[in-house]
Amino acid sequence: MDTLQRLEQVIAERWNASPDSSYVASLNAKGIEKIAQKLGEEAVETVIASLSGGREDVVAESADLLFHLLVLLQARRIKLDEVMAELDRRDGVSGIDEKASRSS
Ligand SMILES: N=c1c2ncn([C@@H]3O[C@H](COP(=O)(O)OP(=O)(O)OP(=O)(O)O)[C@@H](O)[C@H]3O)c2ncn1[C@@H]1O[C@H](COP(=O)(O)O)[C@@H](O)[C@H]1O
Repeated sequence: MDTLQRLEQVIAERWNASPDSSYVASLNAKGIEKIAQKLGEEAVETVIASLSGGREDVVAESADLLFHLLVLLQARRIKLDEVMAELDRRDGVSGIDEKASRSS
């Protein structure tokens, strides 16, 4: 099991824990709007780090971003496997070709 799959499992296990003792449970208690907002904030912080931070900042913000994405997927009951399958489906399809096929 890789790191993201392990983290997905931990998030699912913590989902209904006490919000006082679990950050994951506290996000669940706050609802999808708060979770989506946190994901947006972490995305912006990753962008800022990439432009003006050091390598360690980019790594730390990227970890926050991936963690909050997994929380959002849990909130929508979407398995990481589904996202991975979508990426696998795109394997070998150039982004340039895919974009061209959309505009024609
Ligand atoms: N990977 C993480 C992880 N990454 C980031 N964070 C938390 O995400 C939060 C984001 O930081 P911010 O400063 O933006 O948050 P904040 O200011 O506290 O939040 P707001 O008041 O703005 O909502 C921090 O509280 C971090 O501790 C994480 N919290 C938990 N995990 C994993 O989730 C597991 C379960 O955690 P609990 O649910 O807390 O037991 C842990 O064992 C870890 O493996």
